[in-house]
Amino acid sequence: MDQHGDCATSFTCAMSLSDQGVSSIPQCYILPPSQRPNTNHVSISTTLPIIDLSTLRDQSLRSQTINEIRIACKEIGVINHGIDESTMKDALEVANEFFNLPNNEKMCLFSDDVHKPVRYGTSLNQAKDEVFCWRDFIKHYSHPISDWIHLWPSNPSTYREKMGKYAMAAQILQYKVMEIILESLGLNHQSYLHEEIKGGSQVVAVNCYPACPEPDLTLGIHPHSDYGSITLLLQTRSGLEIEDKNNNWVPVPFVDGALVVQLGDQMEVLSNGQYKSVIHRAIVNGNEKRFSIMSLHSFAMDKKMGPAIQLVDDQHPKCYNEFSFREFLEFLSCNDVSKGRFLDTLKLI
Ligand SMILES: O=C(O)CCC(=O)C(=O)O
Ligand SMILES: [Fe+2]
Repeated sequence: MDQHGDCATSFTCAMSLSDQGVSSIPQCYILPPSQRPNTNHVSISTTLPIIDLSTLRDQSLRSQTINEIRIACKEIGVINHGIDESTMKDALEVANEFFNLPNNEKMCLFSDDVHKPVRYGTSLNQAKDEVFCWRDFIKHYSHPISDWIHLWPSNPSTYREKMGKYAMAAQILQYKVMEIILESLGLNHQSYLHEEIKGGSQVVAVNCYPACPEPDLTLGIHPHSDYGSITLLLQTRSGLEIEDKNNNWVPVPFVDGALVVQLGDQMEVLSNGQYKSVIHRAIVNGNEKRFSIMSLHSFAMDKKMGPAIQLVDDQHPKCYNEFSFREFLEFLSCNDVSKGRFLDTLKLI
């Protein structure tokens, strides 16, 4: 028997536990009381900004919208936006079909090597964490799509087409969103956009959180921030929570047809701390399964990103060291995300 009791040996994924209809969750999923959902909910006054990016097309509204985005990024960093509805629906449908495949089929893609360009993960691959998450996922490198799509799941047969269409739409949208965020920081986005962003990395993480018999004792994903510049999130229902300035967990409302934009560590570093990456977690539901598709965007794999020189001066000394996506992966391969943030290793002040 290993340190996780019978968990790692008897069960392979949260989906199978849920499908077996277990009435209680194994010990290895149970969080200490202070880390459980709802325990630190107080009455929360934070409201999340919802910004309609279509107003950017109207010159008279543009600067007002950029200003709203600046405030949103400083406050909490969530913006809503829509991609074509059928593209989103198809991607979520094929995600559902993928997770409904028999376990042994999904396990062919299983890996706990974070450097793998395509990998299926279950609770098992969180063996570094002391407590498992109630989540199964598949992650794949997605940009440029022609380099990677042949490695993506071939079953369901429409997976590559439907998820690929969504990944490409998300890549185009992130370019637009980055343009506005850089503008809101007063940066010359042309120079950043061309090389760093167009040639950057995209990882699509498709998460499945099965219904959980004891949702108050566990989490779907432990608190963390994403390493990249921005993350676009598509979801089937609510479950995402973000930590506000007062360390309260704020549920992100589900808005049908909307996407959530979260700032990642690279944005905090690039902005020299003017914008903060969002600490978030996912809770699970007692009756309903939830899917989320995260499109994680970052600068190119080996590109070292530091604070923009325009944002560093005597009043605003450089707050962070440079880092690359590859360095983050090295960190992830030997650290437990729930124990410390990668960003903390970069702080100079
Ligand atoms: O499913 C969610 O809402 C959050 C997932 C997440 O944070 C991630 O995959 O990095
Ligand atoms: Fe995340």
